[in-house]
Amino acid sequence: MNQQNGGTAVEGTVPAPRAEPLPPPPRTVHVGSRDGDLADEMKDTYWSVHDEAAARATVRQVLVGLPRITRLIGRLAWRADARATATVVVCQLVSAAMSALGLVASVGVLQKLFAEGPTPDRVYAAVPQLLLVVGFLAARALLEAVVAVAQARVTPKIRTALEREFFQLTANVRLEAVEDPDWHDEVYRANDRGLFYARQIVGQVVALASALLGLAGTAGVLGVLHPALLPLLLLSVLPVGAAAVRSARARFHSFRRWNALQRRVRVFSWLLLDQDAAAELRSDTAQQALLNEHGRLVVRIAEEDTRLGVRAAWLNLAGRTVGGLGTGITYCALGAMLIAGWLPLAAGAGAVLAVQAGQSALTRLVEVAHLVYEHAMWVDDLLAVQARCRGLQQRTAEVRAPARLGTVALEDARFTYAGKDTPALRGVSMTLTAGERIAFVGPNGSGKSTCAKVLAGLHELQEGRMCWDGVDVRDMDAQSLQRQVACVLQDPVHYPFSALSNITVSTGSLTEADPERALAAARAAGADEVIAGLPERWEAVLSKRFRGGHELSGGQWAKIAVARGLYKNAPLLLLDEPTASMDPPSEHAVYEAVLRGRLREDQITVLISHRLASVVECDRIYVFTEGRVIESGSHEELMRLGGVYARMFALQAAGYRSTEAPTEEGAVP
Ligand SMILES: Nc1ncnc2c1ncn2[C@@H]1O[C@H](COP(=O)(O)OP(=O)(O)OP(=O)(O)O)[C@@H](O)[C@H]1O
Repeated sequence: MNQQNGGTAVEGTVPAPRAEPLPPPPRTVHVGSRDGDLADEMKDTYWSVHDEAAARATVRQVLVGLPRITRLIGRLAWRADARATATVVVCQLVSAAMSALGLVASVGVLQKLFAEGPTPDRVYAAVPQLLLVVGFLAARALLEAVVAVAQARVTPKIRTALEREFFQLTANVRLEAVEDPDWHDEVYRANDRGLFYARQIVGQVVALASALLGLAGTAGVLGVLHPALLPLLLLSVLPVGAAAVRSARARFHSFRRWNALQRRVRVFSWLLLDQDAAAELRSDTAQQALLNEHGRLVVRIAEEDTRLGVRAAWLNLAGRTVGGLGTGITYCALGAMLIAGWLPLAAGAGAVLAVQAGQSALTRLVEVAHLVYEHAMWVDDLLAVQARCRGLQQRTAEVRAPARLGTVALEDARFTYAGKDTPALRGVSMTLTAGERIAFVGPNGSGKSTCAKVLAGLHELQEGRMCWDGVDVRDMDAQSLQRQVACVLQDPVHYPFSALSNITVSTGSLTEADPERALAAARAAGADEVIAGLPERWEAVLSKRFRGGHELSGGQWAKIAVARGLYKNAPLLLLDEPTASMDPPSEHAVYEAVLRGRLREDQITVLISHRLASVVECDRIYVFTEGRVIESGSHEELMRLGGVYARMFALQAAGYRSTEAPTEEGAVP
């Protein structure tokens, strides 16, 4: 196909829409919950994917999972701060030993108090043991404080390390991964939940270890007092443990329902408070509808709160009853041992203390174990997402893209978006040369933007190839390629930064600027007038979300985006309908700037536009239809060809002519 000289055409017509006709909608729709359980309704959403597994986990599953989780968190903690982690482990072990020794010393106190002789003598005799008890307790308190300090050091570091790694990885995955809704869901979930629980789980694992060590210490003391007391401890703690498991599980279920309601209510609260939604909410007079739904939900939450409170009270009572029963049985057995003379009275009293300590350690253990088990799923999730992102990173290579570009060539380029059956590009070939001004035109969905994204190195071709100065870009470092392309898209990002940072961000900096280039780019794009109108000029923050910030109109943002693209000063400039929201004089000025008054003469400029009047001056125009280039050439050549372009141009021109006001002489000027 001759692309450089005469206009060329490929058979093809503008495609008709192929989708099945849409049936009419139902008369009523559900805004929020249906009549069923809200938690059921929301269980497939990202934040609740692990709820079901956590709620169903058996005690055995939880117990079996704990060592792995502890190792995992231990590894993360060690990587984040080895010294603080070692301090936590050592101090916890010593603190547990202090607890056990304190218990032994308490038994010693009791032995002295229960010995023969006058009471004052017995009390005096107990003083050294009492001092020991106080010493052990003080040491334990000190060690616990050291654990808390070390924990406070290591926890934020884990979170920081995980968070930095997470964003480093996600920000550099290939574009097709970002467009995959599954990937997006996973990443969102990992960001929202995984990072949050990663911070919490450290404290929970520490609490779990402390409860476990406390239980072990108690068992040790009882074993020393009399081996027969060990099964007695089991007898007393098992019912308590079972009650704690039940109550933890029930609370978990109840909390799940409550949480589902809270999340839905938050959706409505955000909408009611959101600045961006405020105008539309009022013009749609939708406030009352939203308030009704919000009100209905807060009433449901209040009911759920009451239900949760009442249920917690009953469960507490049931737990205490079962626990009390276990304690009663234990004390009866203890009494029998005392009567049988197996145990001195003081040891019996010490055993009571130890059993009580053991019960409370076990209750804590059960409660924390369930939380650790659930939260570990989110941390696992986060780590799995990170591992997945590692496999989706953009290509890195030794070969860098050239800063001065001679030609960009597409050869039989074919590209299909993931999950789509129809290709977006079906064999596009073109060669763009330094200094050329190129236009892509064609109907919606014909592949213009996709082709531009391929040229920008954002999508990798599945078939065919793209060469920069004869080098296949698949051998080039992806980021180095993107550094040599400036893209201005139709809906540019509204960076909530200063006006200057909004322009310099295209060179990868928010803080460093080339003042002359920034001014030239702003002038060329017409953004200079926008910035001059802001009280703080270049330093004005472009977001109402910040105090003193400013909001711009769509057209003003478009000018800033064009300035951003020009400031990058890249050898390839891609403009995808950059002026769609600009007023006619601004649009004209931008086209003048990018097509005539260029900041860089060797720049290849690719312009995508539906307004054909704006592409007339381009050196070459490519007409896209259904992922193919069906015509190419200059405006004159394509008009002479009398194909799709000529028909589209005539159609637009006729639209303008029919609405033109006649001059005084009655002629169209
Ligand atoms: N991110 C995407 N994921 C999946 N399909 C996409 C994506 N972007 C575009 N498509 C599809 O690819 C085809 C080409 O779209 P493209 O955006 O390149 O067309 P276009 O010519 O730029 O359209 P428009 O003039 O409306 O901007 C269309 O069928 C579109 O639905």
